[in-house]
Amino acid sequence: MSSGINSSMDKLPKRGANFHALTPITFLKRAAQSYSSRISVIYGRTQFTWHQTYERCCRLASSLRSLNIGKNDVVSVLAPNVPAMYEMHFAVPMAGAVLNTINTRLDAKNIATILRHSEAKILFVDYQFVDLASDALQLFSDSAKSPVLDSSIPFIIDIKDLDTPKGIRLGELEYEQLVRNGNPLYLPQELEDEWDPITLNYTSGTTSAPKGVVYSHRGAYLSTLSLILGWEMGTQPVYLWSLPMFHCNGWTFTWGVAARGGTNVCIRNTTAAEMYGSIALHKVTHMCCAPIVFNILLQAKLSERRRIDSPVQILTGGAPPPAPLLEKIERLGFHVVHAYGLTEATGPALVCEWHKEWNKLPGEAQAGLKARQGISVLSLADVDIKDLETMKSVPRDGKSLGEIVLRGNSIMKGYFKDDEGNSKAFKDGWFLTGDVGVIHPDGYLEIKDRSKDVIISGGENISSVEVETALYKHPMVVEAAVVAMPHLFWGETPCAFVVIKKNPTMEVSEAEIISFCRENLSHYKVPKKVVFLDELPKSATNKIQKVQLRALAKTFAVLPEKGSNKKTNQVNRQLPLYKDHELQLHHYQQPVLAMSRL
Ligand SMILES: Nc1ncnc2c1ncn2[C@@H]1O[C@H](COP(=O)(O)OP(=O)(O)OP(=O)(O)O)[C@@H](O)[C@H]1O
Repeated sequence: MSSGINSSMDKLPKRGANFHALTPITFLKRAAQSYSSRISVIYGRTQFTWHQTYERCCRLASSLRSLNIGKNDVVSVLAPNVPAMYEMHFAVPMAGAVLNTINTRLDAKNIATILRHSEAKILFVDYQFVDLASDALQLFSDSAKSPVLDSSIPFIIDIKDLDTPKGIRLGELEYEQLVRNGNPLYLPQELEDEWDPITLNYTSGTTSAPKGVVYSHRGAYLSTLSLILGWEMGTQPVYLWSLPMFHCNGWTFTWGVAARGGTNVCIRNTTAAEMYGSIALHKVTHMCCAPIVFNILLQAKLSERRRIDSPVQILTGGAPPPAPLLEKIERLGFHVVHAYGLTEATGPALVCEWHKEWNKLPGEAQAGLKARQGISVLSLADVDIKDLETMKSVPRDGKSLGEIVLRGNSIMKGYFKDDEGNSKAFKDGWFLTGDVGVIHPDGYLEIKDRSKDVIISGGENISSVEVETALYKHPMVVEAAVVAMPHLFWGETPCAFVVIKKNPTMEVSEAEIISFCRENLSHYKVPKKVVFLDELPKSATNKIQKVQLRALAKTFAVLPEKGSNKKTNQVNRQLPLYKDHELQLHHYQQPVLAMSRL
């Protein structure tokens, strides 16, 4: 009898009516139908409705098809957060192709490498990046002449500024020309399989050479939905593009804002003036950014500041947001939700979902809870912290360290043309993040470090994040980064790099910072050296480049010292220029016996 029921159950087939390939392209069509006359995109004096955005995307997709772009072809773009960049998130996959958004802060050599590796057929270039693109193309064509690297140069299409069309021409065609000449009634290519690629995003290159991460339509669709839910984004948000769209497709909100019938406020630069100005003018409700952007908002001149009348929701991630910084930014009228993610997980993978009862806690305790990375987004099937040797889960005690591992539908398809990278990243049905963390008894995860950033001092692991959090509590510290400094006795010891407030009437010395840390940290975690810098070196995705700081720390004294009492320690305000990935990472992990510490 049960077999009869089973076969009747099995007889129900997938049909066109009940089984459709999952793709975020459907969000755009829906927005065009249901929010047709609502403003979709604002950029300076330019505004479009969802009906217009849809039509512009259809036109662009049809023009791409007439340029012979189709399935699996890579279309690259070098542009800031302008309307063209937004539209391409739909138009390129609507032509069946794969969008590759290139980080505009990369140098020409890195861009040439990406163009070659991705085998891009077309490169769209915003007028602001014409010089950078031509340098990259020059390097590309020099290397293309080599018999080993036989690849053809991508076809160039210019993007002029919509408000003030100007600039030198690099390509033969221009973006608006493609939009104008395209077919407004174009029907998107039927998606054969939701597992087909939609975008190719290169990682930030913080720890190693950038890797090409491929997302599927299915993964992008599910991630978008789960982030909308995880952040509790309601309908018709006014979303400020303070996060680069080239970073994991704007953590999927390129597609997410369409799914909510929202308005995209595009800005070219994330300056305090542009952000506060847009917030006030357009009544922004949501924005995403790395924690470093908090400093831009906090350090804004009085003339740039605007009153925040109703709370602006910020989703932050990409680097650990120190609890003291969270407290400060919330006092300005922003409401922060903290997420953790990586390119390979289609952006955020954990969100620090808030429990109502935490509202009763004092501000500092709330900020401490919010600084934890959180629980998995809904598109993931599981998340855990494991000892990678045994693949056993660590106890949920908030203390035992292990590597954060993820599995689920928002994990990338894999690294493009990188079998070795894929075999290292996936193990026993898990994706290995390379981040070290703990899991608390309530199931919330907290990152303690990147595995490469952990400082091993006298056999003890020191979390650089913990030391940085202590530094951020100092009222004069604006930015802080802690790395391992070689030490003859302890193997490694923390070395702090800090940026302090510009205040001619107040000075702070290395000795003061060290003694402040001694009041807030176990003594073995206290930095042995504090270096004051004008700014910290940042990567193209605005992450602090610890690889450069580590190289600098290597040059410091290795003798155990008693701590300097010099008034200031203004060493090397100009950092040596290291090219990405040219540095040998070295971990000085000599076995050192556990010894009683200071
Ligand atoms: N909320 C967060 N708290 C702490 N760290 C975070 C957070 N969000 C992201 N990160 C860090 O950022 C990393 C992901 O960054 P991304 O994908 O941009 O590339 P990358 O890892 O910096 O570069 P590469 O892989 O090329 O070295 C995570 O693995 C983690 O170390």
